[in-house]
Amino acid sequence: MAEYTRLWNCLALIRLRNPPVNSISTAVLHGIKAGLQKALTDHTVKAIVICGADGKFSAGVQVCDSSVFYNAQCSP
Ligand SMILES: CCC/C=C/C(=O)SCCNC(=O)CCNC(=O)[C@H](O)C(C)(C)COP(=O)([O-])OP(=O)([O-])OC[C@H]1O[C@@H](n2cnc3c(N)ncnc32)[C@H](O)[C@@H]1OP(=O)([O-])[O-]
Repeated sequence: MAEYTRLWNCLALIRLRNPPVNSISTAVLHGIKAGLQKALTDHTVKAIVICGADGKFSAGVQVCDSSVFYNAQCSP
């Protein structure tokens, strides 16, 4: 999943959370998209920070989740 948090001032945070290495699954991809949509509809947000939970950013695409390739390439 990806958690959206409205931070102080003009910042929004999207935190990737998919243990153990915050890989990008279809669910994480949808969470990122939902977070970006929230940030874009909040006109006070001027910058979006994307980070990973538990001190790691991300190991990239989640191996064994072939649908993530389709979603990454085909979703608007
Ligand atoms: C269209 C999209 C194009 C995308 C392109 C890309 O993403 S390019 C980038 C492509 N990505 C890469 O090239 C990164 C490949 N991964 C790495 O280089 C290393 O695993 C590491 C540096 C992230 C962590 O090293 P470390 O020595 O600290 O730990 P460790 O190695 O022992 O792994 C711990 C656990 O994590 C698991 N796991 C790891 N990666 C993935 C994953 N992607 N997915 C799922 N799981 C993953 C691993 O199986 C293991 O699980 P277990 O056995 O405990 O159940």
